[in-house]
Amino acid sequence: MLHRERNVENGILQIGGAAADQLAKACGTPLYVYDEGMIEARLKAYKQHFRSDLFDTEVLYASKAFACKALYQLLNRYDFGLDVVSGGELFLAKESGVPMDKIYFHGNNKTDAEIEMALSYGCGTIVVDHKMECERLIEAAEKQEHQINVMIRINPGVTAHTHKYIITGDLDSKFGVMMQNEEMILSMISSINQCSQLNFQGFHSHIGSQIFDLRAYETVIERLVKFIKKCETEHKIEINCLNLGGGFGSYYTQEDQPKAIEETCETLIKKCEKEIREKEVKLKQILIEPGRSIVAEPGYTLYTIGFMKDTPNKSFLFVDGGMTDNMRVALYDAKYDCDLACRMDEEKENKYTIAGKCCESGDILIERAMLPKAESGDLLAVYATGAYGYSMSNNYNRMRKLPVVFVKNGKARMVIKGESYSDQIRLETDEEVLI
Ligand SMILES: Cc1ncc(COP(=O)(O)O)c(C=O)c1O
Ligand SMILES: N[C@@H](CCCC[NH3+])C(=O)O
Repeated sequence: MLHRERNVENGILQIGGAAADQLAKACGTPLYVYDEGMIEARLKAYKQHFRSDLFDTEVLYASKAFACKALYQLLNRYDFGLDVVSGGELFLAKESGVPMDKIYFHGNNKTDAEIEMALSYGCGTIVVDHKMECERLIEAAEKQEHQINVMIRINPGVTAHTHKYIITGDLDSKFGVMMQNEEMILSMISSINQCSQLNFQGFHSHIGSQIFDLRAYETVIERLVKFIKKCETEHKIEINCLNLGGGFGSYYTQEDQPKAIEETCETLIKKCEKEIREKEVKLKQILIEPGRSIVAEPGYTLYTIGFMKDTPNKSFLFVDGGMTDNMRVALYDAKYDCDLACRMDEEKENKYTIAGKCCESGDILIERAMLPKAESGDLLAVYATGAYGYSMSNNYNRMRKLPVVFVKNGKARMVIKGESYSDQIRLETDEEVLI
């Protein structure tokens, strides 16, 4: 079992060198807090270890895990590429000064407007998800001048051991073209190559998220390199790039045993080198696109405990947020750890159920939390909420989106303001619709 050491001073949890209670006092709760130095350490680890003498490498950050200008700017400093899946993420990237050649636009149902947007922005690479999108992209590309790289998302048919909602490489996945559907893949490549504005680069695959067993990726590498060899020899198609996707597991509770970034990178690199050497393929570049493993653990959510209530089998602590700021528990039965942030030195002898304030029985954040005897007004820190917390947050019950704070060397800066009630009604209107 793996435990995480927490930084504590005088019984108070420290995040990025700042005391949790000071952060809560300055910004209010509920609040997302990121330890910026911890994000940077992860970025450095990926950059340092995902390297090879045999091929070029690129690490893309998967925006869906958490996106904001401050993070994109940090990614720019570490020379990361970016995976975006919507016009919104693409727009944010542009506004944050992300170089367009660093952007890979994914998604199974890009709208015409998003395709136009990508082309007009000069977005570096579009990852085409299926044949119909390929045809639409060609039509749009032919009407303009920009050159754009294209990759095809392949479903290699590897089922990863993770929650069924976050598997993406199984037989009936909504993502990608099945690798067995060779005829379709070849015809897509041939049509892309006939369009003078499009440059076919290679294949992308992503088999799911929160995956701990790296053998799943090794199988993907074996299958795809074999397929690439076939493309090269039998069909005389040059494949420059292979993107292995993201999905590397993160630590949430002691049940989770993620591999260190160093080990993940080294395993993937070694396997790629072996397969490329043995099969003598000409691949020039290998990419990966982690999200969660960069931002999950550096993120914390601070809540204030409000009312408390005992039922025959449970002792509830109600907090001032809930499934609106963290829907992963209701959606995937995800598990989290927590502490009373100002009572870190006390024995944890009481079992509580931490519930949010939304009008849903399923609005439970932690089913069994061991804590010191809690009181109303205590500050609760939930750990590892940095991935898919803010990005999947919502306004159910007209709850407001929370502010986000980055902390480094004891200094905090607000990078996203909390939503106000008037922000929420700003888009309401009584305009006549002309039809
Ligand atoms: C295409 C693609 N790439 C990368 C990721 C990043 O996954 P994770 O945040 O688990 O690393 C995802 C999400 O599962 C994805 O769908
Ligand atoms: N949102 C999911 C992961 C989905 C990954 C995107 N394909 C999570 O919170 O775990």
